[in-house]
Amino acid sequence: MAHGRRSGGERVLVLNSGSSSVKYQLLDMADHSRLASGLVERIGEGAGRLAHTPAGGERREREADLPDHRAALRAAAGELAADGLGLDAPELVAVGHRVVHGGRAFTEPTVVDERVLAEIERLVPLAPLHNPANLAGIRTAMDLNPDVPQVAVFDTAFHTTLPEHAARYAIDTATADDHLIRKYGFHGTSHAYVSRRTAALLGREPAEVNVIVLHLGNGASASAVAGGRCVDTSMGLTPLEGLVMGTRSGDTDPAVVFHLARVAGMDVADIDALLNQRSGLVGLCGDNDMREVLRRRAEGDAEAGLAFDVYIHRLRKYIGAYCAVLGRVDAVAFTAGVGENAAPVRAAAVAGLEGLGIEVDGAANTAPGGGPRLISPEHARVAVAVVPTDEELEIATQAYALVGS
Ligand SMILES: Nc1ncnc2c1ncn2[C@@H]1O[C@H](COP(=O)(O)OP(=O)(O)O)[C@@H](O)[C@H]1O
Ligand SMILES: CC(=O)OP(=O)(O)O
Ligand SMILES: [Mg+2]
Repeated sequence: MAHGRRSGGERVLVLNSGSSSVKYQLLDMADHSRLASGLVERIGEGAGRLAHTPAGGERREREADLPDHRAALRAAAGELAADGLGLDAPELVAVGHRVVHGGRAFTEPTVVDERVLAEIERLVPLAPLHNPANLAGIRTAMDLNPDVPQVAVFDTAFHTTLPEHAARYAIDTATADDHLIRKYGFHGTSHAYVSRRTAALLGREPAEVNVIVLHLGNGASASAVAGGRCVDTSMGLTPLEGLVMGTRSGDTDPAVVFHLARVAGMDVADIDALLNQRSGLVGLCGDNDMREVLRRRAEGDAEAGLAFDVYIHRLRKYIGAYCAVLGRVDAVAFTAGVGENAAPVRAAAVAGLEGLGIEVDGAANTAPGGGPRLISPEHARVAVAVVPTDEELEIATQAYALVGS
């Protein structure tokens, strides 16, 4: 039974495969409307869960046996088919995949073939949590419909414009070259989309404005975008560097690793798990969800208060650093789950930065609102904005530009 509207227009399915979840959206490219969206969670963890929402229809939730990504994607495809939106529909012109690590090989969205699959596979050691899931998503979608083009859209692509002095770590050149060690940066689809939307909010062309984008989700990263080109970003070789995140430490002294190995007897896998999964907000206070951190802090919980302070101090340092990198800043844009929703984080991050021309208006910052909006006072030199990200729309748009009619 088909729900909602049906158009004869061309559709793109977007898959964002994470380590234990798959998010998907089916978009009508004629008007960018959402035909269906869903989330498959707890893949490989016993009782999996699937939530599917067709446009104009009821959200459907169910438990499912999801031993791996293949099973997850098949379950999602089944839900789409039940709405008459299956992967075999002739309207489907592309499947767009978020691929986290594209190394230096991929600077543009790319139609997937065997060579591309092999290159994404080769980059697995640089994104061990993300790239294998992305590959599984691509392979399963190929099985489900071998005739529709699969387009990989890389998180790293927007950052390939980084100048060498920002991308290089100051380590032995031969070692760095042999092992592909440099700053790649991530969340590029979001940084690209949000920097463009911020320019539009200011009524200007992307080429005319310098923007600091703060993507604060579970993973978090900052970028400095000069005239539409990314010139610095906080994530590095992997998505571990930079800001304090839900479960990741962000910047630490690299000697922490040697120290833990020598003194605590931890091996590489232990330290990797510590810094990626048991650090950040969860490491500091036991909660990785900023909503919980804010609630506990408001009740006077000291651990949550310190976790918040560490998170904010790091964020404020990156804002200051990117002011220096850009020289002139036109806008600071907050985005993703925390950036779009947590007014206290936004207020604290820019508190004391009036000297840099950066401040928020208390009422504008806390006013409810969904779309892109300014939260700085009229007189401020730098526009501060909340600009909701839409990685799925950006991926669909890029995939469609490549293969749509
Ligand atoms: N109202 C809110 N206040 C504070 N934080 C929020 C709010 N809503 C969502 N978040 C935060 O956003 C995070 C998820 O952000 P999101 O961009 O969806 O992440 P991801 O795409 O990496 O899963 C959650 O961990 C939560 O901490
Ligand atoms: C690259 C990255 O950190 O992605 P996410 O925020 O989805 O974990
Ligand atoms: Mg995200």
